[in-house]
Amino acid sequence: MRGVEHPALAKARSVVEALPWLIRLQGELAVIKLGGNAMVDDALKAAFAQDVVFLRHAGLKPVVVHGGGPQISAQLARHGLVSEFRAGLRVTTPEAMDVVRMVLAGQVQRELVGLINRHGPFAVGMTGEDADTLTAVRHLPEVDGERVDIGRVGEITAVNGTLVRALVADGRIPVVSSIARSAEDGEVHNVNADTAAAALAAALGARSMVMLTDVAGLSATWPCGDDVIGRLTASELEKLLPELAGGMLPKMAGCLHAVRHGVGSARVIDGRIPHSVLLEMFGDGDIGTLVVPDDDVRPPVPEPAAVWS
Ligand SMILES: Nc1ncnc2c1ncn2[C@@H]1O[C@H](COP(=O)(O)OP(=O)(O)O)[C@@H](O)[C@H]1O
Ligand SMILES: CC(=O)N[C@@H](CCC(=O)OP(=O)(O)O)C(=O)O
Repeated sequence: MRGVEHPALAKARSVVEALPWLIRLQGELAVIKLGGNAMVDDALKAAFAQDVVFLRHAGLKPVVVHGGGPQISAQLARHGLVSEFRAGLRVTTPEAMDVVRMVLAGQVQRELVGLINRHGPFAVGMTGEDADTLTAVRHLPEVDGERVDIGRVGEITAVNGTLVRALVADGRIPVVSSIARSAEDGEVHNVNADTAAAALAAALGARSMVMLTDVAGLSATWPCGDDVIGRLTASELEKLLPELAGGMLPKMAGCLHAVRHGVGSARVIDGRIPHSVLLEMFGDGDIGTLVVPDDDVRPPVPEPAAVWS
């Protein structure tokens, strides 16, 4: 291009390079799940909040769902309660549920709301209990071929997106804690945050779902290697799912649920990278593990060079 070089031109160039993505993503709803393991560093959390507010100003509609597994475990330990997991889910006694609710809704969610609202009055904290957003029944996972009772752990049976949609329509950023009210006994239940994010993304008809965690993505050779699978179709993931374990199981099951229920794409990314959300949204697609529907036919984003001319 002809013209006079200016010292700040590089800045303008990087903004303009985002233009094709901004056009494509305009007005689209994105569910962003922040895992408790990616929330251990204050600077990373602050960068996450900036990213979410940036997306909101750029015309996207971000909805945040957060986890807090390590934070819950730490608080339970302070109460002298041990953390036990079965089938990747926390065994949740009524006593533990009080702690889960206090940590998720009273601590982790409040902190995220505060960080986002440093940049404007956007974030509104809520839990799945509010306006019956998430309804569940008691989840009885199968362990060694038998159904086991792990207490107040919910399996989502219904999602009412009315409140989240109203907040988004008002320009707000909902920050949702993964707690559901039980359809059986009216008590609150603990829901895995990946599962909650996926159910919400599907019910809201989100364009995309992004999950931030503490690894680079899904590894095919875990725990021996950390080679990341870049892209999977829903069918490919379905075949792989029985081999997965630990925290990656609800994450990938959530991705599969989302893309099988209308979400355009789901991606697990490394939340330890500062501004990983912006890298995911405006990058060249080589971050983390992307899950797409079997019939993914999205047009490629135009080359940035084609715009900068
Ligand atoms: N195949 C796999 N690839 C990558 N990570 C895996 C895999 N299987 C299990 N994991 C574990 O899953 C963890 C992420 O899940 P989790 O601890 O629940 O995080 P979060 O708090 O972000 O939800 C990783 O830290 C890793 O230890
Ligand atoms: C039932 C169940 O296991 N619930 C989770 C909820 C928090 C969560 O999922 O947090 P992460 O996203 O950080 O893992 C728990 O109690 O740890």
